[in-house]
Amino acid sequence: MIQHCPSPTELDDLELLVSGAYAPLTRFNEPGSVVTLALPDDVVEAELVDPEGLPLARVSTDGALEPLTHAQYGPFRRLHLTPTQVREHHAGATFVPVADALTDADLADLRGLGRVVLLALTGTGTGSLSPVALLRASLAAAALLDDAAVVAVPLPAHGDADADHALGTRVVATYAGPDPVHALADADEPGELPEAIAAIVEEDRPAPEEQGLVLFFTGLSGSGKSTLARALMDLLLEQGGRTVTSLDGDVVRRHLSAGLTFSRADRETNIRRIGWVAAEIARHGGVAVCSPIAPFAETREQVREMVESAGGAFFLVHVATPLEECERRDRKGLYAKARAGEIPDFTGISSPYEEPEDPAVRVDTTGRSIEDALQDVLVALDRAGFLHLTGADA
Ligand SMILES: Nc1ncnc2c1ncn2[C@@H]1O[C@H](COP(=O)(O)OS(=O)(=O)O)[C@@H](OP(=O)(O)O)[C@H]1O
Ligand SMILES: Nc1ncnc2c1ncn2[C@@H]1O[C@H](COP(=O)(O)OP(=O)(O)O)[C@@H](O)[C@H]1O
Repeated sequence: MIQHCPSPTELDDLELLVSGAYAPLTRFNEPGSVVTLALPDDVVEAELVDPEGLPLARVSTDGALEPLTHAQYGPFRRLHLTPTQVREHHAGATFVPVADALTDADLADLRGLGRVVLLALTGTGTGSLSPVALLRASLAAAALLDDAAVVAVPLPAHGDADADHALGTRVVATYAGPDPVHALADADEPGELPEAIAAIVEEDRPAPEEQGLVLFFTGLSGSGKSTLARALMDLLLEQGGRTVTSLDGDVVRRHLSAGLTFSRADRETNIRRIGWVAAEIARHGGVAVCSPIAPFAETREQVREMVESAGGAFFLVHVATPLEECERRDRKGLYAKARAGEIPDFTGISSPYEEPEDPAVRVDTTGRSIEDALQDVLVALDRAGFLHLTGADA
């Protein structure tokens, strides 16, 4: 039986299916259900493992799940209770679904309800706070109430608002059993937060100037990616205040991706490796400047997702210098070799380049100085609020 690591949303769904929180639903891929699992082609049975390889459950041909092990690690794992455990510990309380940090007004609303259980909806894509910050904020809120407990419910979003609302309502009702559910009022304006909660939110949502940032230059060989990336890094280092890491295409291929070819599969692997490292840099608030060709839109999107789920911002720069100009420059003599058939799968000649449809900025360097072309990038970064750099000729 093959091992398969589900996506973060599928892992959340798996936990809720196995815990009984999705009852009466007990398996993936029931007709009409948004709780789905995509297995690799032709696979109908698999052992589902977490990202570290711990076997969580077996899924059989008919879609039935056989639980194997419960996840034991991860921050606040102790707050992940099944509905049965919640009934044992918290019967008689009022149940309150919580998707965001509680405001002063929310807390005032909850006082007087007696014992409350805050069901923190920590699933992938559900709230704007990270799961750990939502739990920290909910625990801080509980400490400000007379008698409150927090339970983590990893209810993910499935991209269908109506279905997700219906599913969420059912899950909350399953946890509450016969006890009352209290919905917090939808505020039009963001409300005032108690000091302890505001500090948690601030730490989780840094200002754009402090947020981890991945500057991703994509374009044909010879378009000017490395040149612009290097010039930008120099300005950043001159200004100081941020840690900066370069992930240049050629350099990565000499180290992290040594041995990979230019086949589609190897290029995707190369870009995902760059994305993985860049996301870790962003997670710690650093700036990663990447400059690979990255010819495939789907792989670039995967990098964006990796970076954003690590709390970073992804800023895509399309260095849109046309093929004719790149070939005219032919700084490394590679285009001549590719035309002569000496280099197979050469981007722009015998291998595709998918132009980004929605880059943060597009720069054609033809007939322009490096400083001038860089200025377009600096202006876009400034407008987005991520970096405020002044070019050498500004
Ligand atoms: N077949 C083929 N196609 C494209 N490029 C080739 C090829 N063979 C070698 N080179 C050299 O490798 C550099 C591109 O590597 P990347 O890692 O950026 O490419 S990719 O993102 O994995 O597609 C690229 O560097 P840059 O010129 O800096 O883009 C080339 O120097
Ligand atoms: N406005 C410009 N911006 C960037 N590079 C330019 C510009 N004008 C000319 N060039 C030249 O184009 C070449 C681009 O090479 P490089 O930066 O290595 O591209 P890539 O990393 O995309 O392969 C360099 O020789 C650079 O000096």
